[in-house]
Amino acid sequence: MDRIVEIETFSAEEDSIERTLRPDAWSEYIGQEQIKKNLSVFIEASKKRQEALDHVLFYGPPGLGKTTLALIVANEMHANIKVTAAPMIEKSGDLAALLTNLEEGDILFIDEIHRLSPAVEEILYSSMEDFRIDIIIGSGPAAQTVKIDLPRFTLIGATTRAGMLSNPLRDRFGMSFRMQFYNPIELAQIISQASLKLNKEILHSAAKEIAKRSRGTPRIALRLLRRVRDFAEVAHENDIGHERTQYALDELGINSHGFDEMDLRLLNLLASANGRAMGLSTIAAALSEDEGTVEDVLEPYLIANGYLERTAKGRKATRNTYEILNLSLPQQDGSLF
Ligand SMILES: Nc1ncnc2c1ncn2[C@@H]1O[C@H](COP(=O)(O)OP(=O)(O)OP(=O)(O)O)[C@@H](O)[C@H]1O
Repeated sequence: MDRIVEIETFSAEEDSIERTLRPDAWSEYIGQEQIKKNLSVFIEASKKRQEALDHVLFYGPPGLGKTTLALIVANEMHANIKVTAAPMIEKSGDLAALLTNLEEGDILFIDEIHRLSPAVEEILYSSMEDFRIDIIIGSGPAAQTVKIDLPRFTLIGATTRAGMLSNPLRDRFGMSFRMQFYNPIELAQIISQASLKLNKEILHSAAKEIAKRSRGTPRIALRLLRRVRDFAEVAHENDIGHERTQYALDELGINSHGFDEMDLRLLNLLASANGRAMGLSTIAAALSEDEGTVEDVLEPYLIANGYLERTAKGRKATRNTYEILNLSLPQQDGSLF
């Protein structure tokens, strides 16, 4: 079954709806106040100096608005932006083609930047630092290195895994920002703003109910909003009310903490270890998920809210985990919590 709180996979239709809901100005971009504040200063300063903005890295769990921020930065800088993702840049030549097509002040956005191959990364270093790339033409003794100067551009990188970036790459970003989960008030604002764009009125209490169950993530909030809207439309209701929302969310299997079936399976698994830590590979195998999904998608929200702890020995349930699952705390070691 598809997770309703699944963050990464989309149908083409969902993708295009998501694009229409995307804010394109600071005023519509809710939350992440510290990032907005700092970025506005740096944008203002580089506009004053008439220089390209320094390279920027956004990192944090999926669906928190990294791509949206990159597009807003481009808007604010009045710059062209080229959007790509690391898996699309397979060979050094692919990156060279992208870079040589940039113009002065352009922004290149690379999503999932931790997935670049080492050979491609190496080209990126010199282009970020010296605005120059060396391309090898031909092979064997006849091979020649050609140096190509690049226009001053800004690289915006986004990653769910800052820890997987190599140090040289990380060091070449002049600014890096860690995205935070959104609180329910911010999410309710995002939901109300999006429902206006979808031409469907939503009651404040209904927006709050969706917000509470969205794992702190705008993409999930917007996805739930669309599903709740479906329930309201089928029931011939003009507005999205509180009761219909509660009913729809229950039907979708999302509990009042925003946990879905997969979260609950993970929490139950950890609780079954009776206070001992469990390795990532064991967890992934038990859930039939890959380790990356467990680490990037499932865990961050649970950790941020105190339902899972990462230790040197592996992952552990916390006191909150037992409480939320209505289980008694493990007996054998009272000092565990
Ligand atoms: N701060 C925000 N205010 C309003 N809407 C937001 C905000 N952040 C994200 N959104 C909405 O959430 C959706 C997902 O955001 P976005 O695609 O930018 O996330 P992302 O972090 O780039 O995800 P990924 O890492 O999977 O690429 C977008 O459609 C956007 O409309």
